[in-house]
Amino acid sequence: MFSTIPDVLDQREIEELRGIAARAAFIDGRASAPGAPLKNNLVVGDRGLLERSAQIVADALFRNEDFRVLAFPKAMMPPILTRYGAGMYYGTHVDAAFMPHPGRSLRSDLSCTVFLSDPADYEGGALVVRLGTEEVRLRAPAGAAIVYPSTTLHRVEEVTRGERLVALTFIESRIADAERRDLLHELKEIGAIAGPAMDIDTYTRLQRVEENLFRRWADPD
Ligand SMILES: O=C(O)CCC(=O)C(=O)O
Ligand SMILES: [Fe+2]
Repeated sequence: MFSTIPDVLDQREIEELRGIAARAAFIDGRASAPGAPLKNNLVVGDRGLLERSAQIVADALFRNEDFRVLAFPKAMMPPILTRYGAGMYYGTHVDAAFMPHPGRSLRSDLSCTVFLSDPADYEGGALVVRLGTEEVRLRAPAGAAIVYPSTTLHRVEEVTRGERLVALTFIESRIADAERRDLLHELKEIGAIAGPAMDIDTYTRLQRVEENLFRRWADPD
């Protein structure tokens, strides 16, 4: 449902992305979401730097095994390097169902925030996701990613001190149904944890269940 994946970016990548942010010109974040009056943040405006930063973050997510068995990614929006300075926030909203993507539009199943700032670098700025009558407040260390359902209402609280530097992306999953995705993720995790202790026949039977559910539920790449 909500997952924090640690160490998606290594230290070298964090440094490179911080370096890009330091050199880049930032523009009003509303440029990427026209008609979003609730959006008050800044995105990298320089095309070359935006592409380079997107490449680093997308590669890091795709190579991460925890991310792959959680999201079963089919397609990803280019991650957008985004800065929330003091006074900036993103009001309560739901992410658009479909987003422009080369060739065809991408259905956003999962939303993802990759952190380049450490929580100590800023105050406020929590990602707050609504869950029924409750709210889940999320923060994570530099290098970590938070993945949450695009279907939820969510917001980013005002940053009251410092700077919250993040990369934001949206993922279309090979498994459209969130419940099925969650069940397969659980099965894969259990297999990873308990697999080494199983006898080979039991382990092979578990794999059969995994593969056949995947066959029934997942879209091809
Ligand atoms: O900054 C964040 O963590 C989330 C931003 C967001 O909700 C969005 O870009 O749609
Ligand atoms: Fe959002």
